[in-house]
Amino acid sequence: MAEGNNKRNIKASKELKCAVAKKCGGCDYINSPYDKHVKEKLELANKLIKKYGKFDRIISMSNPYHYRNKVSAVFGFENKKIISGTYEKNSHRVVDTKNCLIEDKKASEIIQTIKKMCISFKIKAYDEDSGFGFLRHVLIRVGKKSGQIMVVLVTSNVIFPNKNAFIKVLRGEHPEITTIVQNVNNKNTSMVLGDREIVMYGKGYITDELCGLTFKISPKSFYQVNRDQTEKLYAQAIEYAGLEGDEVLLDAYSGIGTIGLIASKSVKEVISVELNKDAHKDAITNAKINNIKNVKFYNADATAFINDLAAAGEKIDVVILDPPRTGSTEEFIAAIGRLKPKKVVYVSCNPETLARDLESFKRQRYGFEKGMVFDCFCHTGHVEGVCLLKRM
Ligand SMILES: C[S@@+](CC[C@H](N)C(=O)[O-])C[C@H]1O[C@@H](n2cnc3c(N)ncnc32)[C@H](O)[C@@H]1O
Repeated sequence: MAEGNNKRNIKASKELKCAVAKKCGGCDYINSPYDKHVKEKLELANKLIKKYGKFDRIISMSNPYHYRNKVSAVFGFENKKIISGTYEKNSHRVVDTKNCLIEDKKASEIIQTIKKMCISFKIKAYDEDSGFGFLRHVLIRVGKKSGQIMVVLVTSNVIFPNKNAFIKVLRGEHPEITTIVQNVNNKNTSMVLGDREIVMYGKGYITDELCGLTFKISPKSFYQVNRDQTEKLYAQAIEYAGLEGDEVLLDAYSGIGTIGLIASKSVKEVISVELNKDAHKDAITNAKINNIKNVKFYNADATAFINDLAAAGEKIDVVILDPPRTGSTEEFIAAIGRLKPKKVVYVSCNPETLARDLESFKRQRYGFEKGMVFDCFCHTGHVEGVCLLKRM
């Protein structure tokens, strides 16, 4: 049975319906009862890993709407009118979305304001086919606890016409915005963000609070999109690690340092490895902000790094890995086999790659002990899973 399901709360929000769900394709489940599809998501995840173990349960949300703290809107045209929203399923046609049910409400309002401002400021939406136009995407990140809001305007060109007036009007409409960044993406690519960033207003990043710590989040750094569910997910991951105070913990695919920093008070030392430069820099700052001194950060590919650790004969007691949707690598897992940590906690946002990696772990004599699923992406087909693996 799904836990955390406050029926009264869901009834209060009336199991909201989305008119563009079919076109948009983001929320496969939005028009079916929440309690029912949450159970289905658990069943599906269990089906995928059934050769190796079983997730005990799924932790759902009492109010599964407007949880997304990161909202990315693509800008385009429809009948010569500027529109913003998401790409239609399996295409690059833009679906005009105004009141998305999973996005942060304030973020949606800001995007609508920017759309109107494009008309008054004569800003053209970028056209992928011709390469003409200026505004490609608007990315908004909201610190759900801190209340800070970052607006990233992704443009095809570095020259922002009437820049100061644009900032003034946007801030006038939304004084809650704490920083505005221009990101220049002049490449013919499906990647949202380009390399160059220009801070137009404020600090160029936001901070948010998670599990009692403060985290700096830059435009390109990974941060879980559902803050409230993430607190439960990370608490469970750390509980599975069963830390006693004298361990060396490897936090692999560590992003802005969240899991390692949260676990640092329960271990002797944390070694964190992350590939993204901006996230790595944020992680170092995050240790300073929280006055944490027993975490070492490395900016490297996790597989190359763990191979070096194994070759150097380092002693690692526990590994927590939280790889991207593509999962980890056979080589990473083989190095775990050589390092022989007592426990491995795997945080996964994709049960398919988790199942593949569980097979590699089995080859290294690590078996599935227990696991749980968290509905961090309510109404979509995605989930986060966490499981404890032990040496057999
Ligand atoms: C799912 S996120 C988890 C981040 C962090 N643990 C958290 O919860 O915020 C995966 C992270 O892995 C990083 N990453 C992707 N490929 C990597 C690699 N080959 N080596 C190290 N880190 C990688 C990404 O930049 C991202 O920060």
